[in-house]
Amino acid sequence: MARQDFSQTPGETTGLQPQVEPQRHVRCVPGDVAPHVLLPGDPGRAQRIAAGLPEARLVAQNREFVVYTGRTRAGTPVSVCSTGIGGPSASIALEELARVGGTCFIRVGSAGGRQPGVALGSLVIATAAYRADGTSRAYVPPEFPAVADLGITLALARAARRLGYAFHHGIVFSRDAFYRQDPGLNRQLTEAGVVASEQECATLFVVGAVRGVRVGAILATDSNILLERQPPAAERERLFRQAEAQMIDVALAAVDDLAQGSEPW
Ligand SMILES: O=P(O)(O)O[C@H]1O[C@H](CO)[C@@H](O)[C@H]1O
Ligand SMILES: O=c1cc[nH]c(=O)[nH]1
Repeated sequence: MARQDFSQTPGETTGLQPQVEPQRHVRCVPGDVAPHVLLPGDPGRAQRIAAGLPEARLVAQNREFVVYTGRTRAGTPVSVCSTGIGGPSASIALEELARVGGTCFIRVGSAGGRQPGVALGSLVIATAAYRADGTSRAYVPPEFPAVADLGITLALARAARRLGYAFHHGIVFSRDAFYRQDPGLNRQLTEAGVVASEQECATLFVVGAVRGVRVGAILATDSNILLERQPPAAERERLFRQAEAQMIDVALAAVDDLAQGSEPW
């Protein structure tokens, strides 16, 4: 983008102080981003979300980071930024968006069900994450819990209920290596009640805690390794797209509630 000037763009920094230069990766400046931000991993999902937002404009696009800002149908300013796959890029997005004004973040991701009762196309509200990511360990020791913001989690649950969408809730398994399965760990986590598996919640929850911004998450399932009958690809896609649309509805309704100060405290 024309605004980018690498000679002025800082490299690694540790503070949260506002900067006039565009952020190195998301390429946003203060004013580009609303306080409430949806965080899909997939840039295509960012585009699909923006397509449903009145007055949405493409703010920046660089690498996996595609940023839109618009309003919900109820008029709440909201931004959307894709984080790419995995903790490293998710941490970069969260760090840089927080520096330019994001304060309340909702991951809207895809996931695989990890309980037999989590059908394809289910909604899962993540209350916490098992930290099998590498990035969060760069921030705090592994004993530190990766926990979703309580107010965001309650707002997501209330919004899903109000919209009439069933949902699961619980701990999710955030892991780095998509194609590497550990059957022993999988069994242990399923027995411990882990609901779904994905790749960014642990990083986002921990970085949110360290940087003092709020992070919650809602996921739509596109698979479940525990199902005896795996539906054909077209059916999986249909079920996921339906759940994805519901997930976006829920997240935007939660943004409206949060912006109106819906918390009981
Ligand atoms: O659909 P998104 O939000 O990218 O989330 C999931 O999909 C990707 C893997 O296919 C990982 O990023 C995982 O967390
Ligand atoms: O990590 C992921 C994301 C989506 N679906 C999965 O099965 N796993």
